[in-house]
Amino acid sequence: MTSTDDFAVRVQSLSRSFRGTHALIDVSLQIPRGSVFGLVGLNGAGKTTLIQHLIGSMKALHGTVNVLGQDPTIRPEKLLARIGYMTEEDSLPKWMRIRDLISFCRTVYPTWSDSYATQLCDMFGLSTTAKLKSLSKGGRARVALLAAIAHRPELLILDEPSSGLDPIARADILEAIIRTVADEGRTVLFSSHLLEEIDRVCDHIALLHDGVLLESIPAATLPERYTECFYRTETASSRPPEIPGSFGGAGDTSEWSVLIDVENASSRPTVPSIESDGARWELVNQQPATVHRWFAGRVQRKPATTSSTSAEGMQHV
Ligand SMILES: Nc1ncnc2c1ncn2[C@@H]1O[C@H](COP(=O)(O)OP(=O)(O)OP(=O)(O)O)[C@@H](O)[C@H]1O
Repeated sequence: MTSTDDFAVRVQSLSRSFRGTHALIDVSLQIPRGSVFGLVGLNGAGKTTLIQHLIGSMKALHGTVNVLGQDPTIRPEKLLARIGYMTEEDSLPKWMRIRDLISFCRTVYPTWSDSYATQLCDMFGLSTTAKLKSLSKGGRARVALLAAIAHRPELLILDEPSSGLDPIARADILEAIIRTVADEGRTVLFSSHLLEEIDRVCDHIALLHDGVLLESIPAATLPERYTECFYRTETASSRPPEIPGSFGGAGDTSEWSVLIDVENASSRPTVPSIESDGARWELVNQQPATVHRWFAGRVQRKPATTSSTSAEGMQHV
């Protein structure tokens, strides 16, 4: 196997602007084959723009994009036959019945499997005679998922697939699908606001922020790499203690936590007590960073105190 074969997706120095808005800035990333790759970022981070380049809807004007060994904009039909794609947009033709859509997909995808489609209909509780317009949003999302995977794509791209699905569908169906695809050695790119889902199913996480790829990291190494350190001071402070290499300060007055990259030896919290801004700070606790805390720290957002677990309202744990 050549090194090119090790990656389903290679993006090199990709930039994209829309009339002055920098949607992607010099993004380079590689998605290993067989991985479940999570793409996270706040609204407007550039996730969809990146995905549009991968499926050939947008041509790379600056930088290069290679998907399953080819430029997605050259012979796109060849590539699209090998990809499954599902977006949050409810774009299925509503006048069709499910069986019509299945017939259509059969003509488009040489590897379409009727038996797998039937199996998925049973699993999703879908009747093939049902008209798409008669289904709920969640029902149509299930049909979209079926249409994206029944040809057993080499690369499954899910752009915010959860928005139309209820919690049971999200937890059971989506997770089962993603794991099945990955277990078959296929690759999944999963873009979501729901960090909890990303954390549960992805083995690699990439964070886009304001068009910049801030980090791309194997999920298992994240808690080993980042430690959340909690500091306390007797003197009220409007900011966290200044520790070289730390980031993502969260807290108020006398208690703050910061994230430390433990791979950066100079920032390792070896001392239980430090002096900063004329105040003495005691290290009162430290723990591996959660995905939520890492995300909040990276995008410099103060973690919310609500129970929401989306990227817009992260829990401080
Ligand atoms: N066709 C377009 N014309 C103008 N601006 C665009 C266009 N497409 C995207 N943008 C802008 O580019 C930036 C990135 O948008 P994009 O949709 O890629 O982000 P996203 O991470 O997918 O956001 P969300 O999570 O809200 O879907 C945003 O500022 C958006 O307004």
